[in-house]
Amino acid sequence: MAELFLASASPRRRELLAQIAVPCVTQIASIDETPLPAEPAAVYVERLALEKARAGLRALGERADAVVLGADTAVVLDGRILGKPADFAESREMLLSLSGRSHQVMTAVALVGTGRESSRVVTSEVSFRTLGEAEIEAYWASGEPCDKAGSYGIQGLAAVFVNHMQGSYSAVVGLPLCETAEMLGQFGIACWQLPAQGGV
Ligand SMILES: Cc1cn([C@H]2C[C@H](O)[C@@H](COP(=O)(O)OP(=O)(O)OP(=O)(O)O)O2)c(=O)[nH]c1=O
Repeated sequence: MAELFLASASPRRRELLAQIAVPCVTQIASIDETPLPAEPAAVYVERLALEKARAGLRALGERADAVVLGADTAVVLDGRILGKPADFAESREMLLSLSGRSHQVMTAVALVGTGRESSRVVTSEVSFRTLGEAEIEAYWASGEPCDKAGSYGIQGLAAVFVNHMQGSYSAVVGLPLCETAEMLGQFGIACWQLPAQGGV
């Protein structure tokens, strides 16, 4: 029976797996998250998800019964990757650039076991209403944006910024649950309703 390890420090990803009744153990291994020159956003998030999962498996000593899940989320505006804001100035700049228009959120999920890898990228479209300077300031003061790609959390206070979204809500929060459940099943890890289809 395969055991699932989560190569993520994100509390959102742990909560999302718990939401579909998938038990996991955290196994974080840090990697360099710098984009390669001219690397397209979808390629970047998939590479990072795979690298996080591979680093997690290495840290486990390549345990034969281990499956490691890595994920990465980026907010993408006109092809430009918006990561986490370093400070208020960067957060303000990001939110003003997202104000009154739509952007993509790309989340990659990767599963890595010994001799086996699988990954997928899910892209969602999110639209923001026009944002005001005062609320951007108040939002930063709330502490919510600092550890989130694009400087917002759709699941939190920033819900009031979103006037439309198309795609996978759970992917925007950090993990596309429909796709993740299917991939886990293929690696021998069942969620609440799917029988596992195979082992590692
Ligand atoms: C757009 C958006 C992002 N996010 C979060 C999800 C991710 O945690 C974070 C993007 O950063 P990531 O680098 O994908 O993840 P992380 O550093 O938090 O965790 P780890 O690399 O250890 O797995 O932004 C939200 O919580 N809500 C949102 O609406």
